[in-house]
This record gives sequence, structure tokens and C-alpha cells, in this order.
Amino acid sequence: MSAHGPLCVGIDPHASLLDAWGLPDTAAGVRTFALTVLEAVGGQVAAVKPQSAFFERHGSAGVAVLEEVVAAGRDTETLVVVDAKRGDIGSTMGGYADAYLRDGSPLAGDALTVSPYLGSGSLAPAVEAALATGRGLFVLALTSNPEGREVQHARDAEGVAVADRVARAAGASNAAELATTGGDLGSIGLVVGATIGDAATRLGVDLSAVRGPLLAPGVGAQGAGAAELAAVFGDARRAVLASSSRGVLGAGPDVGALRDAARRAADEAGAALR
Ligand SMILES: O=C(O)c1cc(=O)[nH]c(=O)n1[C@@H]1O[C@H](COP(=O)(O)O)[C@@H](O)[C@H]1O
Repeated sequence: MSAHGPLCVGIDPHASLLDAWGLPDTAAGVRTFALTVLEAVGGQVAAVKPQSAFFERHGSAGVAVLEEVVAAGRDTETLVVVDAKRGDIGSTMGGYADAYLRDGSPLAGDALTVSPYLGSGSLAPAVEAALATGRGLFVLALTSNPEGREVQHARDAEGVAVADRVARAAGASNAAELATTGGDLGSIGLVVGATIGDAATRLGVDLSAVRGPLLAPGVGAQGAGAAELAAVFGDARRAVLASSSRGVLGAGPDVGALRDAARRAADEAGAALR
């Protein structure tokens, strides 16, 4: 993030984008799309985030393309966040941790998005695997979609918001990790949408106390821009990795145009979060 600016480019090969790029809605089309994005922004931005759903749509051939994208990302200076939003009970979560966070697994990038809504503790196998292998997690806390509120804004018997419980669990893991490793940011990040307005403040979620990276989707196509990034994150802004998919991908398929769009988005995010 300090080398390239705080931007993550989402690799979301929607059927409509494939069509706009003149590509077929097939695994081969998805492959050309994803490798073009990597060619344009690999080594130029902090992270890319392939959205697993758009690869899974094409069955095993699509998943093989996701594996290829993860491997290709390894050869660049750009981190790969696999956006699969996994979450399950502990023992099954161990299976997902093996798939996405184990050294040598073909689907293991640098980080994985996970859902804590089976209970933060259910993520323990993923947390352990991330810490053991030098990878990271982005735990869904305050998501960019309006429907997320019914779960994330709810308060428990002690009056603590569910999203705050999620943030506190990440903060506790990062505090323990940083006590031994030092450094600024621990391995357990949160997803906090750039579209959430003042929800973090209203719910009492202390984003600065998390001491992990804050992935902020919602930039671009979902309407958030520089003003929203600055307003949502306040004092925690230095930890933010702004994420945009369609907002950058719409500039394709030209590699130079994609690279320029990513540069502009990274500069804008950098200026808003300075
Ligand atoms: O985890 C995510 O990345 C995510 C969390 C969230 O709260 N909202 C959200 O939009 N996302 C993802 O971020 C991407 C947003 O794409 P655009 O709206 O095209 O920028 C999609 O892949 C979403 O699944």
C-alpha cells in the first residue's frame, strides 16, 4: 500500500463485462479477461481481488482459471486477495483454510475474505492457518450492501453491536500477533464498505483499534468516492485498502486504459486517505 497506493482492483468477470470486452461468456473468456487485468495492473497496484463467484459460474474450468490467476499473481509484486467469503462451522472451516490458506494449495493467494456470521470463533482454523503461513484474512464486518445492516447492526444482550464483536475479535488477534512480531498492521483485516456512512461511529466500532488492514469495497460503481472514504474511516484511514471492480474494469479491454484507470483510482484513494 505504501509503494503503490491504497487500491485493490477487483477482478470480477461479470457476463456483461465479458460482453463489453468482446469476450465470450465462457471459462476461456474469463481467462482472457482476468489475465488482461493482471497484465495491466500487476506490479502497479497494491492488490487484486478475483471474485470467486464469477469463476465458479463456469464450473471446474472456471475454478482452474482462478487457480491460474492466483499463480500468475504470485509472480507480480501485487497481492492477491481471493474473494470467496467463506464461512462455516469450525471443522469444515478447517477444510476451507486448507484450500485457501495452506502453502502449496492451488487456490491459496495472499489473503481470503471470510464471513464471521456463524460466530467469530468459527473462523479460528482460518485465523490459525493465516498466522502460520504468513497470509491474511479480511473478515466481513460492515459490508457495503444495505441488507447487511439487519445482522451487522443488531446488538447483543450486552448492547454491543454484532459488527463491533467482529471488530473486537480481529483486534484481539492482531494485538496478540503484533506483541510478538511488531509492525503496524496484523494479519486479520476487516471488510468495511466505503458506502456505510456514519455506521461505524454510531455503532461504536473503533476501527483504529483493529490494527489490521481495512478493505473498503463500494468505491466506484457502488457510488463511494474520495469524500466517502475520508468520512467513513477518519483516524483509521491509514489502514484502508480501497477496492474497486467495475469502476476500473469498465475502462478495458485496452491494457493501457485499464492501467490508467487503476492509477487514477489509486491516486484518488491515496489523496483521500492521506
Ligand atoms: O468482500 C468484498 O470484497 C465485498 C464486500 C462488501 O461489503 N461489498 C462488496 O461489494 N464486496 C465485493 O467487492 C466487489 C464490488 O464490485 P464493484 O461494485 O464492481 O466495485 C464485488 O466483488 C463484491 O462481492
